[in-house]
Amino acid sequence: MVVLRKRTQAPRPIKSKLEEEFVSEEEQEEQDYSNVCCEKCGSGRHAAKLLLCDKCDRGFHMFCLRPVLVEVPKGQWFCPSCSNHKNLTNFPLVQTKIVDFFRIRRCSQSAEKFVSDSRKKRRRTNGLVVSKKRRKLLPFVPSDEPVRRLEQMASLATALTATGTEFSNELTYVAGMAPRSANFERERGEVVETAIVLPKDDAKTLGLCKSMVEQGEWPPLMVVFDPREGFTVEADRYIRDLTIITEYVGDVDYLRNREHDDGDSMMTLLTATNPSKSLVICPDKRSNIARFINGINNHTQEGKKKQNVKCLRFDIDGECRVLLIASRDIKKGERLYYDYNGYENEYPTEHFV
Ligand SMILES: C[S@@+](CC[C@H](N)C(=O)[O-])C[C@H]1O[C@@H](n2cnc3c(N)ncnc32)[C@H](O)[C@@H]1O
Repeated sequence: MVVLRKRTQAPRPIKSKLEEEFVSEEEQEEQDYSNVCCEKCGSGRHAAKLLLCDKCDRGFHMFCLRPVLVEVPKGQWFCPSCSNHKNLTNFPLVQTKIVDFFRIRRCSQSAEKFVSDSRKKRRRTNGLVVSKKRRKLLPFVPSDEPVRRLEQMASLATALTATGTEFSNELTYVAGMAPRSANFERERGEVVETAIVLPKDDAKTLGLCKSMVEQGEWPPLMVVFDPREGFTVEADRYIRDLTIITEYVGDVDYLRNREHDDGDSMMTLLTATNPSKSLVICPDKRSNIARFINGINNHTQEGKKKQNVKCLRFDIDGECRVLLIASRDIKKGERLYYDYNGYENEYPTEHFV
């Protein structure tokens, strides 16, 4: 793959015959490709972001591709026509064996029951005492119809299958990456942003959400495919502010092992004063719906207005974890978006829709 990085609009200087014979290989390559324009927008500007297809040699700006490509791919890259990337017209593709795909266990404790039980408890204990209320996290409320829940699960199964990812709903510690202890045995002062300890009630609510997923009581979310945004997630019923949407999961690794990774879904888990101890979540092999939730464009007011989910780090029983939580009431059919740059300003979102 050739990435045109230093192409300028200035006319090429005329070379002497002798000079022409000694054109370096690199220069030759730049000359050969100097007339390449982007197939989408027709412009040859922004050469550093103009990728050439390894099969047909046609050019494409990374930001003109749909979905936008944020990193120059390592190794070979094929344009949309050469990669045989089929638009997912029959979405979702996978409707069968959902129970096996997500390793669902059958037995039931519904979220509504949990919410009404905890409301009853609160009413009983509040009495006349006026206490300053902390706003508690809420468990997601699954859709009522089992068939609809199956469709939601099928949509996620489709997206996971299309991206070659296995379903997992927990952080995973895999041999050869960061050990579990790296996320547990953190010393004071070692971590730059200390995660807030998740209050006991909220930890219980998170536990309930996890067990609901295990039993097929699915969050009311549908993965859809958008030609401009790629896979993206929509609310499939009204979701109240402060509802737990999902935990961000995947393999935990040291950031230093992933610095040259071209994945676009890596999430910061821990930023340590000693950079060699910083951790990231990598959802490319194992993950859940979190990796399909799209980001806001941080560079426009319109983009910022779309945000309806926030991404928070918590200390839960000594382990740092990342949760995605509704940051306002979300209507049925609304797409979910959060700020990819909530903690750092590293994610290039200027070409996001
Ligand atoms: C964490 S992934 C989200 C899921 C992704 N859309 C997919 O199809 O797998 C991040 C990538 O999604 C795309 N993306 C996320 N938010 C977007 C937005 N608002 N507009 C366009 N593309 C977006 C970009 O390609 C980005 O690199």
